[in-house]
Amino acid sequence: MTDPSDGTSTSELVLSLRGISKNFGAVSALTDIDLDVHAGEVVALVGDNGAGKSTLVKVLAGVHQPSSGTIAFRGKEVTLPDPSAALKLGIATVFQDLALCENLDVVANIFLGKELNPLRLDEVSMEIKAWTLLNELSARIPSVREPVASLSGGQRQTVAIARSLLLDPKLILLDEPTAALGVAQTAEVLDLIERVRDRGLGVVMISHNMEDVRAVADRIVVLRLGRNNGIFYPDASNQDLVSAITGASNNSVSRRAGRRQAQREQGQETQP
Ligand SMILES: Nc1ncnc2c1ncn2[C@@H]1O[C@H](COP(=O)(O)OP(=O)(O)OP(=O)(O)O)[C@@H](O)[C@H]1O
Repeated sequence: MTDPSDGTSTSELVLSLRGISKNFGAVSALTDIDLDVHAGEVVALVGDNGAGKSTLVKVLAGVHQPSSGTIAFRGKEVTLPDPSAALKLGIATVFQDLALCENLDVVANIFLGKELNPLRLDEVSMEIKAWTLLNELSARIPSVREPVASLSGGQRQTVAIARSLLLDPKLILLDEPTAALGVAQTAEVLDLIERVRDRGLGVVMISHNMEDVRAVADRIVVLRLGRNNGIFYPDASNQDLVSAITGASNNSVSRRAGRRQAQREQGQETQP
């Protein structure tokens, strides 16, 4: 839900970071980061290479410990000492490598390590639960008994996202979910992200693709050199976004866009 007066969400604040910094020795990967994510909101995390996006996601996934700052989850200040603590709290992460087992089928991948009864694998119940979950997400998977090796990139991303939903998280972190996908597969994954949002989850999505970001994000948070460098809404101009990402309004990306615009205008003028 969005407050029309200032565009901010009025839903529950799932995550609230204040002043998060992370140093690796002498390298400051993150400095004083603030970030809010509401229930039912997709926040895109964008920034150039080395801006600190992956480091921030790893802090939230419990992989890295922040050097300073506070993390509040559903209104309570928390620490995330390891990935299992983050998962237990309700923060699920889908990393770029997806960590799927190629030779296992979709059901086995969804339940990997979370088998309903590890002592006596209850294949039927797990298959039904996997189907139900994929159907709720309107996912297009031909068969849950298909090995993951035979699935497309978009379908693999779908399986990885479905797996992350198994423990009923409140926040899901997606690291470049559409990287290396074709047009149709990208559209399917973006639809899936919308359905995850519709389930009331907060979604943080890292992306380098501004088209995907505009298509699905409710807010766009820009990081630059490890710092916050602006919050935008999907209707922001490309130039404003690029300036925030690169730190300059006169950069090669906007100069190129300007040249193309001028060429188009010139073409229109010369038309009879
Ligand atoms: N384990 C580490 N040890 C030392 N420095 C690190 C480590 N991880 C990240 N960094 C540094 O922190 C900074 C931020 O890196 P990070 O990978 O978070 O950026 P990013 O925005 O995700 O970049 P990309 O889009 O290229 O993935 C970089 O200067 C990087 O070299």
